[in-house]
Amino acid sequence: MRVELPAVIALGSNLGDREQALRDAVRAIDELPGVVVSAASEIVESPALKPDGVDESAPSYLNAVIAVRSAIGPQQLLDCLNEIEQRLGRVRTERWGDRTLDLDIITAAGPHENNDRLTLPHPRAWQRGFVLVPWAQMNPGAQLPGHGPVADLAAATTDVVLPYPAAPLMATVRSGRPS
Ligand SMILES: Nc1ncnc2c1ncn2[C@@H]1O[C@H](COP(=O)(O)OP(=O)(O)OP(=O)(O)O)[C@@H](O)[C@H]1O
Ligand SMILES: Nc1nc2c(c(=O)[nH]1)N=C(CO)CN2
Repeated sequence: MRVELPAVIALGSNLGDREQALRDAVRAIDELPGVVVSAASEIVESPALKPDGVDESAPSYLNAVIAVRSAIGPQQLLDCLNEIEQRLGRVRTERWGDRTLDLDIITAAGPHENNDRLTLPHPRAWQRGFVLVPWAQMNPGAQLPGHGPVADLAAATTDVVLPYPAAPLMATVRSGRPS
């Protein structure tokens, strides 16, 4: 199988064992047929953003970004990510509500139509420090189509995004993959 379509996926968790949820998700994505995780950002921590603004009373999020190369197109990739969210115990209640795991596609190559089920690039990525900061750290040369260099967007954000000391996410997949 040819594994060549690049995509960037954002991961978030603000309930339960947040770090383990991110690690389980990265491993599950790497185990998808035809999908290989090629890079991962450091884990960052940020206060929960709700539709009315930052909610300091809600549990804070751990976030990270990964790069994958995929033999499947964007819509099929999203279906797989939704299945992983369900399998790893996501409970979906309110919009932008607390969750054990959230997986969003930020950019993805390959044919697709923009609609409610899948919009690319992710329409809110450009204004989210918890996406931009780890993405720029993972790939300082990254571009967000329509918005420019991710490093510039990350440098301009006023969002609070803090380093979270943890072992590299890539260790989670490398250890499980035959050499
Ligand atoms: N690029 C995308 N990545 C993930 N989901 C998307 C994307 N574009 C559209 N969607 C759709 O958005 C719907 C709502 O997703 P979800 O409940 O995860 O939203 P959210 O994470 O609360 O908010 P946000 O989309 O602002 O991050 C999903 O059913 C999915 O089909
Ligand atoms: N800090 C932070 N806030 C959020 C996040 C997230 O991943 N991190 N995801 C949301 C819906 O996708 C809503 N708010």
